[in-house]
Amino acid sequence: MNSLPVPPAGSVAAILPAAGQSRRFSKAGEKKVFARLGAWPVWQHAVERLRRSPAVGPIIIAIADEDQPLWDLERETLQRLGVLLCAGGQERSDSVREGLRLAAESPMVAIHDAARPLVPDADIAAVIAAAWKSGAALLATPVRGTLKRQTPESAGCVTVSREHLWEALTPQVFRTEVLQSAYDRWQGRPVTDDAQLVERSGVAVEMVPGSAVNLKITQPEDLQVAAALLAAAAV
Ligand SMILES: Nc1ccn([C@@H]2O[C@H](COP(=O)(O)OP(=O)(O)OP(=O)(O)O)[C@@H](O)[C@H]2O)c(=O)n1
Ligand SMILES: C[C@](O)(CO)[C@H](O)COP(=O)(O)O
Repeated sequence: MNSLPVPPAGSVAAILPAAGQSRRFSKAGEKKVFARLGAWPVWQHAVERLRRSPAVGPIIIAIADEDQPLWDLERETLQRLGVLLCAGGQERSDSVREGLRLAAESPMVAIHDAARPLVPDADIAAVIAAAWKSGAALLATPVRGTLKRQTPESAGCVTVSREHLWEALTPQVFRTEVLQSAYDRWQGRPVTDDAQLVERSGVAVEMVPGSAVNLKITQPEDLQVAAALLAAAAV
């Protein structure tokens, strides 16, 4: 097997946005990153996997102000894992931008949703290696089903070609100056991932095929799927 180019140990700062409101997950305000998945909360699975990568150095979690008491309860685990906390922001991108302030000394940054607990170690290694070579890379998985678009003004729906369509995953990994430059140019126009911001700055972002087990806990049933995958030791 070809060996992947490996960046120097500890050269990648991992930033995990974890400051969301979990509106699609719970109407009662339960935050999905603290939902129990097997022996750990969701956020800890994501961090433990990143910590297993020799390339990962600093780990920064962007948190919601109202969640500080919950993070205080995780103090010992955060210390063991060498995690720094920073304040998140209104949008996911605001949270990532806050995390970047603590990552400036690292040559590379990996942005990974704290709500993606089951990212395979091999996928982390592959996307870091790709970004080490190209400067910008993200994990993505091919769209599997048939896509339909439904608009309020039309009855029924319209089929959208899935040709060349992939679903973006995380980590999304960049040379730090590439992502920082993209954020410096950001005028606040909404984006839903960091690769979109880098694309807008004119930098090509390489797509690395990733596993669909790297699902994002978004709705309650996603946690059930993740628990089944974990129980089957499929991840
Ligand atoms: N202002 C925000 C919004 C989102 N996130 C984080 O970005 C990741 C992906 O966001 P998403 O799945 O959309 O989480 P929520 O915004 O909490 O979901 P919802 O839209 O259902 O409220 C999550 O780990 C979330 O905590 C963040 O750090 N800061
Ligand atoms: C970053 C991401 O997980 C890639 O698919 C996704 O864009 C996050 O979107 P969300 O609406 O913040 O969950």
